[in-house]
Amino acid sequence: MQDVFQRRHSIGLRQYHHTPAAAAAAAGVQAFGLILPPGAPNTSSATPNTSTKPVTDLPVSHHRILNPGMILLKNHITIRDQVDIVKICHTLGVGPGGFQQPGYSSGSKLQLQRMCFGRNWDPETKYRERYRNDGSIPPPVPPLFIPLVQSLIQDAQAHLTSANEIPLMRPDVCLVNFYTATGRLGLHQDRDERPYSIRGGLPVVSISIGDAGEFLYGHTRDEDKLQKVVLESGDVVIFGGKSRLIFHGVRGIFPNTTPLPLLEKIKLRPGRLNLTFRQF
Ligand SMILES: O=C(O)CCC(=O)C(=O)O
Ligand SMILES: [Fe+2]
Repeated sequence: MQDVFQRRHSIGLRQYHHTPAAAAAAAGVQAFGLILPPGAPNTSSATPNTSTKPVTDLPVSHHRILNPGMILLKNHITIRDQVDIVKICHTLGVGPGGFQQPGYSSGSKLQLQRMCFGRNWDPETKYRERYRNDGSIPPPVPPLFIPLVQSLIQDAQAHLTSANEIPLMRPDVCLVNFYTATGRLGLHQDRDERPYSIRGGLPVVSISIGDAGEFLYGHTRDEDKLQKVVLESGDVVIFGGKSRLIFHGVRGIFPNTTPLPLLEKIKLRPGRLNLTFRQF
């Protein structure tokens, strides 16, 4: 694995102290921690509901242009930074405004756990409601993530003919998703940010950690015409410019594909963590 990112800066954890899970419990929400207590099983027996085999043995970083304005930075986040990201998301995830399973008033639920940074996003009220249903306000985007995301955009720009294809942005909103072995996310566009962000093609920056997932994307709702790519731990996908409104979704998770070097450092719950940063 290349250490490009880590050399530039490492995320660090100094200001993240543990928030007791009791805070979430007191608010009536079952705390969902990413880091399992010692002794808890961290493998899953689920069968994947995906069609592509994960590629788990690509040792070096590389990039792939997926579409105009859309790039995959493969194996780009070092294990050390992945560990730090998990720790920060765990700490915030068990506190007020932490992980919850989002749902509709009809009672149907998204097949994932989610927490928001910067602004609450709800499947029905989008970004309009300030408060989450536990009465909390989402924590801001952790300041340490801002230079990380900006350096990822700059890394992407270095592979493009023109930096305008994926403009720089300052993330002030992030959706943090966790998919267990049966998790998925239907095809959608990320289109609820302000017109300035959408029309300006300010990119969505997506970081994946843990189990691999099958990611579908394309400029069509027609599932048969979509392209797919397996996203593994440390992969970054950035879509902005002409791809800002690309349809995308997660068809399924490949259980037990979290890289061993990550599991040796942290007891990550079985599943896939994904963070999508945006500028509202
Ligand atoms: O999990 C992913 O890779 C995508 C997440 C996503 O598209 C979203 O939260 O809007
Ligand atoms: Fe999305």
